[in-house]
Amino acid sequence: MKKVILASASPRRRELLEQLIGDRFEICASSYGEEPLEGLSPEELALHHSREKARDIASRSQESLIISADTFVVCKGEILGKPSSEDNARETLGKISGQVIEVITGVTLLDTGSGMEISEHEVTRVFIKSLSEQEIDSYVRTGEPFGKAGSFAIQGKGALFVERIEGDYPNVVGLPLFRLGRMLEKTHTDDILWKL
Ligand SMILES: Cc1cn([C@H]2C[C@H](O)[C@@H](COP(=O)(O)OP(=O)(O)OP(=O)(O)O)O2)c(=O)[nH]c1=O
Repeated sequence: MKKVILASASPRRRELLEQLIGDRFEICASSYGEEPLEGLSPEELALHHSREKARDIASRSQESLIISADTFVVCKGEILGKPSSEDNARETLGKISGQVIEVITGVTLLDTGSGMEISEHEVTRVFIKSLSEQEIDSYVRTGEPFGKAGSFAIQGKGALFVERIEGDYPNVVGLPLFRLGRMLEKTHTDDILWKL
């Protein structure tokens, strides 16, 4: 079976991929820096970043199927990534308070053997309740916002802030499993799902 590499340092992505293929993959974190780029829509940016993460790993890997992703939050047209400091996390949580935000993940599949590369994106709408300053302060003190796009984690205490979602749940956590499955089918690489 083809070697599978998850091009990610995210423990959430590792757990989500494990849900589909157990431990039959390697992890290789990309060193690609996710800089904001002028002139790209949020969807295009998510695709671009995920593609660059996959290509970075492809450039130093033997024959393998590389899976990469990039997730961020869009709130009133503004792209919100991972917080850079406690103040920044507080500011971000203030922005998303009481808003319907979009969590966008770009996913890339790259087969270094055949040269096949596809990228797709998934959007989930997340309804955030109004947050008091005290809630924001207490939440930031838990440390949970760090390393999370939009400064919250739906799979953690951040669930207390999410009234409901419209769309795919794993997408919010960092890897849209349904879409990934369809991408594997489409590219005839879905044998990795069923060969035990
Ligand atoms: C909105 C949200 C994001 N996140 C996480 C998923 C991603 O790990 C992170 C977004 O950052 P990313 O830059 O997409 O990923 P990463 O830096 O963690 O890992 P890598 O680039 O190596 O793949 O936010 C949650 O865990 N829960 C949430 O509810």
